[in-house]
Order: sequence, then C-alpha cells, then structure tokens
Amino acid sequence: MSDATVLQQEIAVEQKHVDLVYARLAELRRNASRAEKEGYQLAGVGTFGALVERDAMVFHAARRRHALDTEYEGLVFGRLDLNTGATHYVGRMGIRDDSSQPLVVDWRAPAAAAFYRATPADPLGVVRRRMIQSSGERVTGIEDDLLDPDAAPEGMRVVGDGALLASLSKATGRGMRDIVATIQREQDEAIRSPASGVTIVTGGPGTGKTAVALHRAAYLLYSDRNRFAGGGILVVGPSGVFVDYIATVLPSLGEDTATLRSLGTLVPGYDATRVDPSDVAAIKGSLRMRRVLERASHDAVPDGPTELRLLYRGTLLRLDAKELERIRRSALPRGARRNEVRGAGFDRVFDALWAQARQQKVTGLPEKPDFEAELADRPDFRDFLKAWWPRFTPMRVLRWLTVPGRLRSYAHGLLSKEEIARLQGSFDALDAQGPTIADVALLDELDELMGRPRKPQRKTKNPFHVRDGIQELSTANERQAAARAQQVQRDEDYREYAHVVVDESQDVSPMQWRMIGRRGTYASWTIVGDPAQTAWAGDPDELDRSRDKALGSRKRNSYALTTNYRNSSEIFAVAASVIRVIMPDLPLPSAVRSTGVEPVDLVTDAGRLPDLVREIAEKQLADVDGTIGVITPVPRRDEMAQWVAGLPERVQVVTALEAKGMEYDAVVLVEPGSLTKDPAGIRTLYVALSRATQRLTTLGTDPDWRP
Ligand SMILES: Nc1ncnc2c1ncn2[C@@H]1O[C@H](COP(=O)(O)OP(=O)(O)OP(=O)(O)O)[C@@H](O)[C@H]1O
Repeated sequence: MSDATVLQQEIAVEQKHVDLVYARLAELRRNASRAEKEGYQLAGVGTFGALVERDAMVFHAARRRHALDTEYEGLVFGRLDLNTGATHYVGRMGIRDDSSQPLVVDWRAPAAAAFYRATPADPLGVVRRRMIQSSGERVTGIEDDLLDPDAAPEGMRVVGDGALLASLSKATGRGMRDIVATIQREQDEAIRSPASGVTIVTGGPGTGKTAVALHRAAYLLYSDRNRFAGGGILVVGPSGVFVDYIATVLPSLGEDTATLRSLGTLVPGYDATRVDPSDVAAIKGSLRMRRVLERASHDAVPDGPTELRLLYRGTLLRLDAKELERIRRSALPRGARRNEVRGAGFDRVFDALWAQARQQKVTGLPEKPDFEAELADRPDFRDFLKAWWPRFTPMRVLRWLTVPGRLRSYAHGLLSKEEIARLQGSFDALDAQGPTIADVALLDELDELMGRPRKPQRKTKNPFHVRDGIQELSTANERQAAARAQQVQRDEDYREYAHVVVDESQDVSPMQWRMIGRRGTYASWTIVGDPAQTAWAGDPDELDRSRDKALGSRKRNSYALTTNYRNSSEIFAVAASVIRVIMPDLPLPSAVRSTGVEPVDLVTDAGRLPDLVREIAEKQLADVDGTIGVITPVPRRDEMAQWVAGLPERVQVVTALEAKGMEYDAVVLVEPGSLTKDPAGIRTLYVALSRATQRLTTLGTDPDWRP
C-alpha cells in the first residue's frame, strides 16, 4: 500500500471520531439553548427560589454556549495510544458522551500532559502520539511520533513527519497564534509549573516565552477556576502594539478573565505610548527617583498663599509665611501622605488661630468648637485652605518637576547635573505631549506617596445575588454581558489579582517593578524574559534588587527554553553575531528551521533611502503571505511610515522598541547603525534582528553599522 493510501485511511479513522465529537458538540449546544429557554419558563412559576434558579440556569447555559462556540475550530488536535491499550483524544476543551465517557480530554487536564511531555527516552506510557490537523470539521492531516516501538501492537500505523515544522512555516497574522497543538516538552513543564510562588521563564528570542506565559494563564484558569477567575489574572506587556498582538491568544483559549495591560496603561487614567530615549528612561526608572518624588510630595505649593489674614470680630488674626511653613511641616512629617493628612494640617491652622484669638483677647470669643465652625463657614477662609493645601493629583505634582529650580532642589545629591539636565529636557514636553511610558510609573509612585481617600471597593455585581432584588436579564447580549460582568467587574484600580504575568520582564525598570508589585501583593507570578534583550541602560544590580523586592520571598521555580521556533537559522545567525560582540558567553537558543534564504544587507545614500525602503517592502509583500515589519529608529518612525504609506495593511511600521515581542514574516530594519552606540542599543538591535520568520533585510546609510 502506498504511503498516501495509508495516510488517507488513517485520516478516515480519525474523521470518524472527529465527527462523533462535533455531533456531540452540536447536541451540547442544543442542550445549552434549551437550558436557557427552560430557565425563562421558570419565571412563570414566580416564586423567589424559582427566579434565582432561573438566573443561575440562564447564566451557566450562556457561559457554556460561549465556550462551546469559541473552541469550535480545531477542537480535536491530538491522540494518544497508551501501552495499556487505551486511547485518549486531546483537544481545546473536554467533551464527554452521553454516558459520561470522555470523547476529548482538555489539553490542560493531567491526562493530557503526556501529549506534550512524552519522548522516546521517556514515553510516559505513550506508544504513539498523533497530531491531528483539521480545517473546520474536516481532518486534513496526521503526524505521528512512535515513542515506544517495543510496545506497539501489531499493525499500528505511523504516518507523516514534522508536525511542528509544518506549523512553524505558516504565515504570521496580525495576532499571535496559539501553539496548543504543538507545545514542546520544556514549554509544557513551564506551563504546568506549580500555581503558587513565582515561575520564572527565560530563553532567547523566539523560544516561545510569550506563548508559554499565555498558555500558562489558560492552564491556571483551568486548574483552579475559582481562584484565578475570581481574583483575575493580570498580564503586563511592554507596549500597546504588543498587547494588541497577544490579545487574540487568550480568548481563543476560551478565557476572558485576564486583564491585558501595557506598561503605559497599567495605571487607570493614563494611556501613554511615548518612549523616552534610553538614557532618560534609565534616570526615570531608577529608584533614586523615589526620593526625588518624595521631596516633591512634601514641598510647598507653587504660587500658594504665603500668609493668612483674617479679620475676626474686629481683630486681625495673621499667620505669616514662617508660621504657615512650620504648620505644614509639623502636619506632614516624613512618610506621611499629603492627601491623607490634609485634615490634620487644617486642624493645626485652627489651633494656631485659636491661640492667637485668645492671646489677643478677642471680645466675645466663643468656645473653640463654635470658633472653628464660624471660620469654616467663611468663604475667604475656605478659599485660603483650598489654595494652601489642595487635594493633589499625581500629575499636578509631577508638573512641579518641570520647573527647573524645583527639579534641581528635589534632585540635589541624588542625580548628577547632567542627569538633571536630561530629565529637565524630557519634562519640558510633559504639558504639550502628555506623560511618557516611564512617567506612568512616576505618577503611580506619586499617587502612593501622596495617598488618596480610597473609594470604597465596589461590590461585585453578581446576577445571582438576590439581596438587592432579582436582576431581570432579558436579551442574549445582556446575559452574555452579565456573565462577563460577574467575572470582570472590578474596582478601576484593582490590586488584588490572583496571578500576575509579566512578559518581556527584562525591560521593566525598578520604578516599574514597584508599580506592578503594588498590583500583585496577593498574587502568584509568572515572569518571562530574556536579559540579553533588555533596553535598560541603568544599573543592572538595582534592576535585580527591585524585581526581587516586588516578588518578595515567594518560592521560585525557574525554567529555561532552548529552541528558537521563530527565526530561520539563517536569520538568527545574523542576530547572534551581533549579541556575541557584547555577550560572548551567552548561551543562545538553536533555531530549528532553515529556509535556505540568506538575509540581505544593503547600503545606500540618504536621498535614495525612502524609495529603497518602499521597494523592499513591496518585494517582501510578493515574497511572503504574512506580515511585514518595517522597523525604524525611535525618533524617525513617523517620517519613515510616510515612505511606505498606501501599501497593504500587512506592512506595519514599528520602532525598534515597539518591535519587542513582535513577530513578522519579513522585516526591513532601517538604519541599524542608529542602534549600535551603546550596549543597550546593541541589545535592542539584537531584538530587531530576531523578529522575522522568513526574510530579513537590513538597510541603511552606514556601511560599517555592525558593532
Ligand atoms: N511549541 C511551539 N509550536 C509552534 N510554534 C511555536 C511553539 N513555541 C513557540 N512557537 C512560535 O514561535 C514564535 C515565537 O514565540 P514567542 O513570541 O512566544 O517567543 P518569545 O520567546 O516570547 O520571543 P521573544 O523573546 O523574541 O519576544 C511564535 O510564532 C510562536 O507561535
């Protein structure tokens, strides 16, 4: 029999099972719809208990139907033949037949772990592992691994080769794809790492760190839904571009209880996308900024009133600048939070005025409480208090740093003259352009330092909580929204996540670790990153210390990933040659796929550069089916975006910093020489050179751009 016939026969075998699964799925969807309808009919009964039961039925049925709908495509992707003679199918969700026998095992269930972990050296009871590829409900391909030939029963067929490689050669789309069908053993170990403590995943470019982090989030939600869906999972990535790229992965895994944030949007109220040059980011990210901000948070208000004069029952009461300063200082000792001790400051003003009034023997002076009430009623006095000790927003205080004299005095002894000058240059743009990504951590720090009257935590609006009356859910949309709301309605600045995932963690500055740490006090953590890709130009020890502080004394489990699944070996060789210059001993991942296409390096003059960039992007459009990344130096992004304006959407323009974590089928890296000035730049160059799966062209005006 020819190989093709054997393959067709085996496909037919699997198709039979897959048909069974989809038939059962259709039945389950019908059941879910019926449950919803029946839920409504219960309303007719009208008793209190029936209404609660109705809401519960409607909610669970709607959630079940949603899950059944999202997992439709490629539902079954694996089969395990065990040495016990048993067979398990592995898929995106677990499905049982009507006698409760499993038709498909959820990939996150313990029984599915062997699908990812079994190897010929350690087959874990698996004789044959089969990957099933399908399109819609149709099985299109099969790839087998025979793991334990000695245990194979007579007639067991083994077909295909290279399922992983086949999956890696698919075109890259706008969003990251899930890897659930081809997770590798070392990745699976990290995904299923214990739920508590800190899981640290390191590995070079393209080793699947992001994929692992996201699949781990899905795994945690599956393994302990109450804990992780209840508390929520926070996923932090470096940029908005990156967050959009990964946003598609979690819903496709059937989970919508994760909150995705970039470093510029982690704090509610800010949507920062502006990046600082690396030398400025290093200053803003340094822990020394905490002291600078602490000083600012205790300083007098610019243009605030310098004295208080009140005519009280014919007598002038007066607090001069010195006295006001003394009161402010005594009400605001070091460590006190200004917005929280405002009342204490006001009390001291009353005390000082009362003492004066008594000393000056004001005629008809009432008791102190009446004296205070009289003053508190006077608009001129209230205006004074508001101007002298306003409620401070973090942005208001950060703006004080734009005043050169103030910045110098806050930074005295903490930052060098040059550092102060650089910071000043950056803050000059604060009013016109809004905060940078690094500023958001400073604003969060100020919020912490100043304190604020916390809003009471909003109670979760659970559609089944009947204390406030039965909720009338009517349309399908409302039911869906209610089902989601039950899980995701949290305080705007929610800080009690059950798990925090930090992707591209090598780029999180010390001040940003503090910002993230505040939101993960009660969380377990997954931290993924690659120190060789960091753009951090500041003190590396400080970075380690601040990370350790955020993670606290939680137990740590570390995993290292060693295979680069993204780049062709030809492309990774270029990236590797660059990072070797500054990190000769760095262990690098091995790239498993060769395309036979060498990267291209072109040099031109400044005049020709725009046309050439466009020409190359057009050529790459013809060469690859997926996305094309035009990677630019940070300051020239908008200018270069004009050069490729009007090309299809597959062409995306990003800065070298925004390219962090991203992946494209083809990359044009423009002016690579702009990234070789310092080690942080070379590490960013390494990132930019390791984004492409198939084609890489470097193009610039400097023939000697290589470090
Ligand atoms: N087991 C796998 N099967 C198929 N594809 C995989 C597998 N692991 C990773 N990939 C693919 O490899 C590419 C790189 O993965 P990912 O972005 O998670 O790597 P990374 O380690 O975060 O990379 P970087 O540090 O460079 O940002 C993605 O396209 C991902 O889908």
